[in-house]
Amino acid sequence: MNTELQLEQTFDEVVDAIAGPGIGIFPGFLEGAQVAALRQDFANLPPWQLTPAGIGREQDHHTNERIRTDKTRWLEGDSPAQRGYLALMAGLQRQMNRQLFMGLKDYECHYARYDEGDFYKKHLDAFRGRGNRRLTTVVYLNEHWQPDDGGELLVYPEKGKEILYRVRPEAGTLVCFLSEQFPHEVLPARRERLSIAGWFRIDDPLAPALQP
Ligand SMILES: O=C(O)CCC(=O)C(=O)O
Ligand SMILES: [Fe+2]
Repeated sequence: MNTELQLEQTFDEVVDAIAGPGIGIFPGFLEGAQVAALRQDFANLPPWQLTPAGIGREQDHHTNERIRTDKTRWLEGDSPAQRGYLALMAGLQRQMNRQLFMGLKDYECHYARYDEGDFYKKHLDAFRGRGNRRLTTVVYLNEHWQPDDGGELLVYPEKGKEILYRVRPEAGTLVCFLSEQFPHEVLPARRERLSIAGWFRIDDPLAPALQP
């Protein structure tokens, strides 16, 4: 178990990354036992509860297989594993708000399964002044991801085509970034790829992203 002190230190590292470059990658953010519990929870879901993911203006969910082909299921806290994860992210939200005054009001997240060949083309999770997603989180649930397995998350700068980060979706890794600032894409994987993607939201889309 992570002690509270360890958790606070980990959250501090995330806070520093967001206050600095606006993005951070944290291998081992989730412990092995947590990953295993979430994987089991995901596997327990009846297949009909997984739906082709929506894209577009948050609520305006229509599927578009040219952009993304993963299948998702929102976490609603209906198992101990989900409640544990949501509690962890609530802790991160508190620390963000305390230290960076980000005004994060709530958190929504979904399991995502990318079957072999599935992808998510380059996109932004939020657009300035529109919608209320402010901070993106993705954690991965895949043990022993090999370089040949593909499925990397590529992250780009706000303007420009060079790749800032190439992230292997290895179990326990957290990626966290300002939703409006980093275009990103998921390359096709050669094996099943499981994750939890989530967004901290604010009330006012016009508020500045960081208020030092
Ligand atoms: O799974 C990932 O690495 C990123 C997923 C993503 O970009 C999204 O769901 O918006
Ligand atoms: Fe995204």
